[in-house]
Amino acid sequence: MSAPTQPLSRAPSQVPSVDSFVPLTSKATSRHPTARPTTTATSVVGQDIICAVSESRGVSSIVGLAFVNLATAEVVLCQICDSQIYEKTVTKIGVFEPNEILFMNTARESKLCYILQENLPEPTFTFMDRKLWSDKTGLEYLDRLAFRDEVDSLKVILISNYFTACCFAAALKYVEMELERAFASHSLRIKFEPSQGSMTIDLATVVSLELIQNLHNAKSRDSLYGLLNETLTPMGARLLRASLLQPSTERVKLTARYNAVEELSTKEDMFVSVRQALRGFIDSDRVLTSIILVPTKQTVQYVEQSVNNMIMLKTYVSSIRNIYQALGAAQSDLLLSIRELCSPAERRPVEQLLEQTLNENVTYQSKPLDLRNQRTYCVKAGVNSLLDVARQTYKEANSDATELVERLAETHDMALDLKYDSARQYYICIPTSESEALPKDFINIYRRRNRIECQTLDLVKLNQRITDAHNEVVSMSDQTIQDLRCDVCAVVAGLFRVSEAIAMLDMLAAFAQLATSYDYIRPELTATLAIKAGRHPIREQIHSSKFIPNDAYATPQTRFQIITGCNMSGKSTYIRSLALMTIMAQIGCFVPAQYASFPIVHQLFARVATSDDLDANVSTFAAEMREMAFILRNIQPRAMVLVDELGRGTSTTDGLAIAIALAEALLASNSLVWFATHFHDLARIMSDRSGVINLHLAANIAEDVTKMTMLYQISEGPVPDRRYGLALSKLVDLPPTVLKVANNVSEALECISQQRNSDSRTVTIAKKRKLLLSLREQLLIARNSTMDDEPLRCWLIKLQQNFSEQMNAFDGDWEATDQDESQIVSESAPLSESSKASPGLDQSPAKRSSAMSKSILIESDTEASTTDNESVVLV
Ligand SMILES: Nc1ncnc2c1ncn2[C@@H]1O[C@H](COP(=O)(O)OP(=O)(O)OP(=O)(O)O)[C@@H](O)[C@H]1O
Repeated sequence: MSAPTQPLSRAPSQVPSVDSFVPLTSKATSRHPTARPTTTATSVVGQDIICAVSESRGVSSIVGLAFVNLATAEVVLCQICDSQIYEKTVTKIGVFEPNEILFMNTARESKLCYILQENLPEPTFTFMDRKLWSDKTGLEYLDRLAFRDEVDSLKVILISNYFTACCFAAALKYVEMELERAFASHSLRIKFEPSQGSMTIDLATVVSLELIQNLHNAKSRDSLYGLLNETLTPMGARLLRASLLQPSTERVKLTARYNAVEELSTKEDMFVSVRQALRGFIDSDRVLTSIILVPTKQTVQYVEQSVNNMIMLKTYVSSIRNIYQALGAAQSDLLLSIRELCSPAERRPVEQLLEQTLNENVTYQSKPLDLRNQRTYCVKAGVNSLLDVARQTYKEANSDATELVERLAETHDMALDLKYDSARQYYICIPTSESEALPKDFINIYRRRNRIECQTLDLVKLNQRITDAHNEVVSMSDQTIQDLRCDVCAVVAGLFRVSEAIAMLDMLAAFAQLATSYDYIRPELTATLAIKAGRHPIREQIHSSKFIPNDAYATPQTRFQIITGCNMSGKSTYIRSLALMTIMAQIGCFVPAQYASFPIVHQLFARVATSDDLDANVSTFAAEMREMAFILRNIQPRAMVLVDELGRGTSTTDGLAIAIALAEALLASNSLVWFATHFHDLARIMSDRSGVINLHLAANIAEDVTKMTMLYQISEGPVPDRRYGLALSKLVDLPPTVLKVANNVSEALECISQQRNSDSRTVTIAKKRKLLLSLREQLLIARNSTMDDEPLRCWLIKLQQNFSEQMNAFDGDWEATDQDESQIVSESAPLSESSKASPGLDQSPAKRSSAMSKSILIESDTEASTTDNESVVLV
């Protein structure tokens, strides 16, 4: 292995250069022994644990973590969307108690590194070359080290959690190069642990449900974020985005948000003044971050920026006052606590610091000349006598520029205007009507459509004088500003908290705005999902009054809902609306319905067909299976799963078989599942399982199948008319002969199907099913029994014989019906030889069930395999 380009450097756990900066998270909360996970080997105290940390650039903080336990060969990965004070990250690392924390060397001075050093003094902090944090290397390690059967599903996770992948690479590189140890191939236990207190939504679900962006048009507002983003501040918008990606699972938090939204949407005066106070709020997170992050090399630009930062800070602090006043009538706990954070007592320390140093009238300005003036007069008069002299020079040079242009206008008898931009500084602007004979002393001439811009040599010289004077003022202000910056750092934790409170208020006010504009209602949090007249929040905007609301009801007894219906009948819209409403409820927003109650969902998975499934190298089927494998591997209790059109990428028989097997596995997970499908046999077969119900989206199909009307109404039972495909194809231009053959085949198959359901065969199927279920139960008992080997073997053989005999007896009259079926189909339309010879269909049902019963005995190790076989027999 090649050596790193730069040596690894180890730093003592010392406070970095941001002096007098207080820890933002109290040690008491960050170290919480009771929060220690008991499920992973890393929870054992005194282990050799390495933790790699990396975070996204910019203001919103996504933190990747990788914990490598060298004693148990276990890796725990996670990615956290955290606040500006990194509470979740500190807690998470504190829970694992690593001996060593790895950081990129470029992040040595970052706020995150500083906070971790302050809050976690024990571990050694080691800084590694940026190049060692490569997501590609992370994936290579995964390929090489993860258990073979876990590689694919973990890959899906790592691809959608970039920062975690980088950390994983860095931690393992460190183990290899510094500790000179290597794991054997496919030996590493790797777990992905979602952050606590929030619903886990994987990236594929975020994309397919269009939570943040529309699938077809990235600029469109037709996404959940686009719809809900009525925020007025950058902090509020960021909080909304982060909340949508990690909705809360904490009931108390959500109830507090509902109370606040309710209050804001009913007290109109307060709502109006809150929105007024939020308008024009500057990006406080950005300002505070640039105050506490100091570059190692100080340039003139940095000095200038420091002054700007202080002006922005002053503007931010004075805006907080308006929020406090606007919330004067607040009564709900959350609004009261936001008001409390904005109270004069909380603001006073920072206000005092700013008052002592800055001019009273100084405020942030967006126009470059105004901002330069504010910068020049930022520090109070009398703080430094030389500063006052430099300011006088600045003032005089500015007056000289104005006088110069007035003189020029008089001399040349022209209308001249003095303008300013940051590149040229002062320049002269002349209307085109006056431009016929430009005086010779005008230089740097630019012709625009309706004006001419130029300068004179004297003006250029004056610009230089003004710049020199301004730079002098700024550099003389610098020491005062840096002293102030250090003092502000000491109280910055409070300011970050206020910033977060304002972001929350902004998001809540946006929810209140939505509740009033679109008639949303306050949801309840119970154990049951019950929705009356629910709407798809985005679709209802597009269809306006034509959107048909629908009800939903799901309890553990009706947890697996199979939705059938014609093409375009609204199946996808229905199941997606349930997921979107659940997310809305779990971010504290009201929902589009007449009544809604939700159980708190901890994981949301959507396997929804999109046109993008066919990407470069992955077939639709492979993509479907990969996504389903991911869901099944990660699903835990209290999950919500949406599956739409599974199994469409392969043959009908295989698709149905796989759909049934996956449906069984999902049913066994005890999660809430909505399974939209065109496989009617799936609905039939699954219908007698406990916890399953059949629903369909109603449509009116004319008697002669020439007209279809979608009702978009959810109704009980599987879809009654199976020939909607034919009805739809009549509406397009298919040749009449093709339609005729299709019609004949359809009628014949329908006839068989009806016979099947009404004749004794249905009864036989029910009996076989019962037999299988009892076999399964007996096998499970056998597996857990303490019987000796020999008696167990005898007992199993007897069980097998009994089962095969009974199965064969049931299968006696199947063959005749099968022959009838194939005869009718071949009479209606010629079938190809290949389709007759499809695998698995060449055996008689008796042989098939007998073989299957044997495989049940062989594969009865796991409950899932038994369940799958059971389904296949029933097919
Ligand atoms: N409740 C509703 N009210 C009004 N229009 C609706 C409703 N539900 C769906 N639609 C409209 O019907 C069309 C089809 O909806 P959707 O894609 O959900 O149907 P589908 O049954 O999933 O179709 P397919 O089976 O072909 O995938 C969409 O344009 C959608 O906007």
